[in-house]
Amino acid sequence: MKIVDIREKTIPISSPIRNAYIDFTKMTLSLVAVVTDVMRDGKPVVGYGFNSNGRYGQGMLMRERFIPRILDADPASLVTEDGSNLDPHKVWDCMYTNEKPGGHGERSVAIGTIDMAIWDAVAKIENKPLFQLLAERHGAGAPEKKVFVYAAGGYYYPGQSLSALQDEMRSYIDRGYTVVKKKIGGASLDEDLRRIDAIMEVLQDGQKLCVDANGRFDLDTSIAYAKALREYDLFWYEEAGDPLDFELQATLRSYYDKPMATGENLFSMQDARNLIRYGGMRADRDWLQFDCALSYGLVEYLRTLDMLHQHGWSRSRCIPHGGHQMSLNIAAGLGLGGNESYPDLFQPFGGFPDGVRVENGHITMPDLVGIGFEGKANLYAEMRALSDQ
Ligand SMILES: O=C([O-])CC(=O)C(=O)O
Ligand SMILES: [Mg+2]
Repeated sequence: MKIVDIREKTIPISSPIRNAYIDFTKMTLSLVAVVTDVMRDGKPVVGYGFNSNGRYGQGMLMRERFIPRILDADPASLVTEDGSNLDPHKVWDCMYTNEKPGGHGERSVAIGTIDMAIWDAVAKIENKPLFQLLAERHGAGAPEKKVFVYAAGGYYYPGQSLSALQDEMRSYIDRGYTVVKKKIGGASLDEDLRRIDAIMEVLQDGQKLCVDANGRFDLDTSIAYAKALREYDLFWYEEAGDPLDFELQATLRSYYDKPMATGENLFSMQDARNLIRYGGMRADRDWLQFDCALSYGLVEYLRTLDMLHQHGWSRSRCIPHGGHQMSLNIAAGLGLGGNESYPDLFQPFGGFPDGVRVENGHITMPDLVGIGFEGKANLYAEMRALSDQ
């Protein structure tokens, strides 16, 4: 078998929201279709991928380097021993040819997006859900189809009142979520605390709030927030300082003994390893948010999981950033602690297959072949528009 074409397109996912660092008025992502010569029901098997919000489309890098490397390679060098399917590790090695180490940034997004499409194709060719394939190849054998999900929102909207923020959070709770997230650091500490207090009024027993500073704070500000936030029973305090400021993260634990989370802006196993080595993260309570779609894909994420294991971390401490179905499959197949979800944002790319409901903070994976994109009508319409053109 072989790959016959790889198509990509940059698609806007703009909205008027902002976090402590950026607004999303010009946000885009890359959508990718990997077309194979394997036929199913009279049609070629196509794998799809896209990158999560926050890092923009990466079409230029794909067009100039990664897609030509794959299409120019000997097809036999990209497939399994028996030639019946793609080997994602071989495709990854091909994409990474002549790339120097370090400086992990935009190219990790380009490769991660193509890697997602490769895994979708691989599972489709095996005629299985990706979570099933992952459980068999790299997990416990059987998947855990129930996955914890939390509702990410609470962005700063122009002119949003406290009661509108409460309504937003109530709507997530009404849809079955038990953990919700809001942004901090885009307003003064006093105003952020008023926003947190307003949400606390809405939450009942067993329901919790995460707060996310998006890497905005210097050390003093992160400590000032830590002192204020430790008076609450938060689910986590996320990305207080710059993603690569491991000393800040390590210092913060002296001021905040409750759960913290970070890692969504670390884009390689090596960067993740530095967080684990030097960031003072605690394996008994903290959360790791590495997002494969931004960080060289699942091939690299498997290396990150191995690294975590070597450092005594359980996979169940990982709740990836990004709210996409790829990480849902990884969570179900490899036993992660759950996945992010953006119930109302970044559509149609966020969310679950149609008909999947959140119950008591969990969803149950449907038995869809591949990643499951075909089960989400508005998303699949975008994908078909790319692969059928
Ligand atoms: O606002 C963003 O860039 C997304 C984010 O941090 C998250 O989902 O945790
Ligand atoms: Mg975040």
